[in-house]
Amino acid sequence: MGTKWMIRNGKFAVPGADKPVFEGYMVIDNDLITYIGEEAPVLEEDVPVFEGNRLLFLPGLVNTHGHAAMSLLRGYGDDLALQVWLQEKMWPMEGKFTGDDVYWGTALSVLEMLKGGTTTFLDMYDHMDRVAEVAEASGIRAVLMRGVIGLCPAEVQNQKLAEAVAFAKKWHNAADGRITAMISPHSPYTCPPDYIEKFVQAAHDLDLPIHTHMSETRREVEQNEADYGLRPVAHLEKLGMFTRPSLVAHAVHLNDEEIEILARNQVGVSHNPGSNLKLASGVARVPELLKAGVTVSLGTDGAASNNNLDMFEEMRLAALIHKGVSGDPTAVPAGEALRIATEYGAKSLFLNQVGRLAPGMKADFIAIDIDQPHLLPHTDLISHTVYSASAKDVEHVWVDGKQIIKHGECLTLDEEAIRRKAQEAFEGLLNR
Ligand SMILES: CSC[C@H]1O[C@@H](n2cnc3c(O)ncnc32)[C@H](O)[C@@H]1O
Ligand SMILES: [Zn+2]
Repeated sequence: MGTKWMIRNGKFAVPGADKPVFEGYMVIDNDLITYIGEEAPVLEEDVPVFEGNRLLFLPGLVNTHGHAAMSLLRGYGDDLALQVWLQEKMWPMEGKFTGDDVYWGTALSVLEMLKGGTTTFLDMYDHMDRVAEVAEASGIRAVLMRGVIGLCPAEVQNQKLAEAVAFAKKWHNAADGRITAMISPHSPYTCPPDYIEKFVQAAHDLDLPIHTHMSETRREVEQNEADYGLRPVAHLEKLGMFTRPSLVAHAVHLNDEEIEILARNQVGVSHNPGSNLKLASGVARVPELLKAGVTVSLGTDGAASNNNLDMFEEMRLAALIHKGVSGDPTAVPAGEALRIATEYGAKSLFLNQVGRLAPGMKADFIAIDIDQPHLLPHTDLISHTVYSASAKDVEHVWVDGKQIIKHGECLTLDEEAIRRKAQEAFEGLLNR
C-alpha cells in the first residue's frame, strides 16, 4: 500500500461509543488513521482499497505486563506457588540465559503476540538490547525496561541501575517512536528501599514512568509489613514512586485504603488474571479499582506462568472471574473488558495516540474473521470478541499503518527459524 489507503465494507469496533460496532470505512495515511465512519470518505485522489467484508476491525490489543523471553520456560515449572516457582525453577534457569537466549525467546513471544492480535507489549527483563532488536525488526510497538532485582552487593546494584539507565537513554523513542522506555525495579521484596529510591531518582532525571510488580501474593504483603511496617502500596508511596507516572503489575491483595492511594496518585494497575490464577496468587479487586477510577489494563505476564500470550483469553478471564467472585453479572461487562485490553492499556503505558480507532490515532489495528461458526450469528460483535473469540481468529494485523500479519502469516519475522532456534535455545539451557 502507498501512504494513503482505505478499508471499505468492514465492521469496526468502537467500544464505549453509542454505537459500538458499525459498518463502513477507515482511511489510513502512513502511520495514522485519518478517517473512520459509516459514510464513504471524500478523497481528493483514488487510493488503494482493502475489502473489509467478513472482517471485524478492532484496535490492536495492548499487553501491559510480561517477560517475553520467558517463553523459553513455558511448561518448565507448572503448578507451583510464586516464590517456589521463582526461586527453585525460574531464577536458576534465567541465571544461565545468554543474550541469544533472550533474543530467540523474545522472538518466539513477539511472533505469538502479533499472530494473536497484540500490537503493543510491555517487557521487563535482562539483556534488553536484544529484546529491543526483536521489537525493532518485527514492527510491533513496545514499552521496554531493564527489570532489576537488587538482592546483590552494592557494586552489582549500581551496575544494574546503570544498565537500566543506559538502556532507557538508548531506546526511548527509537524505531520511529515505536519503542519507548520505562524504569523498573522488579518489586518491593527484591529491591531494598534505598535502592528503589535510586530508581525513582533515575525516573525523575530521565522523565520516564516507573513499572514494578506489587502485592501479587498475600505472603508478599505480610512480609512487607514485617520488614518495613507498611503494606506495599504505602511503602512505595513513602519511597516516592508515585511521584512518577506509575504502572504496577498484579496488585492482587489491596485493601480499600490502598485502592484510594492508587486512585489518588493515578497509578495504573496491570491486571494479569491468567498468571494470578495459575500461580494461585488470588484475584485482583478489579471492579473496585475501576469504580475508584484506577486505570486497569491487562497483561499476560511471561509464558512460563500463563502459559500462553493470548490476550483474548485474558479479556475473557477478566470478564468472567470478576462476575464469579462478586456474584454480580454486570461486573466487567464485555465492552469494558475490550476497553481494558485496548484503550486503558494504551493509557497505562502513556501512549496517548494508541488504543482506539479514531482520526489522529496511530494505525495500530487488527482484523478478525467473523464468518466462522463460533462467531455467528452477528448478534453482538463486542460480546463475540470477548466471550467467543481467540487468538486463532486474527486474520490481519497492522502497526503504524504497516501490515505485519497477513492471513495469519507474519511478514516481518522468519517464523520457521524462530521456532527452530527457540527449541534449540531451551535444549541448550538444559545442558548448560
Ligand atoms: C528482573 S527481570 C524480571 C523477573 O521477573 C520474574 N517474574 C516473572 N513473573 C513474575 C511474577 O509473576 N512475579 C514476580 N516476578 C516475576 C522473572 O522470572 C524475572 O526474573
Ligand atoms: Zn511479571
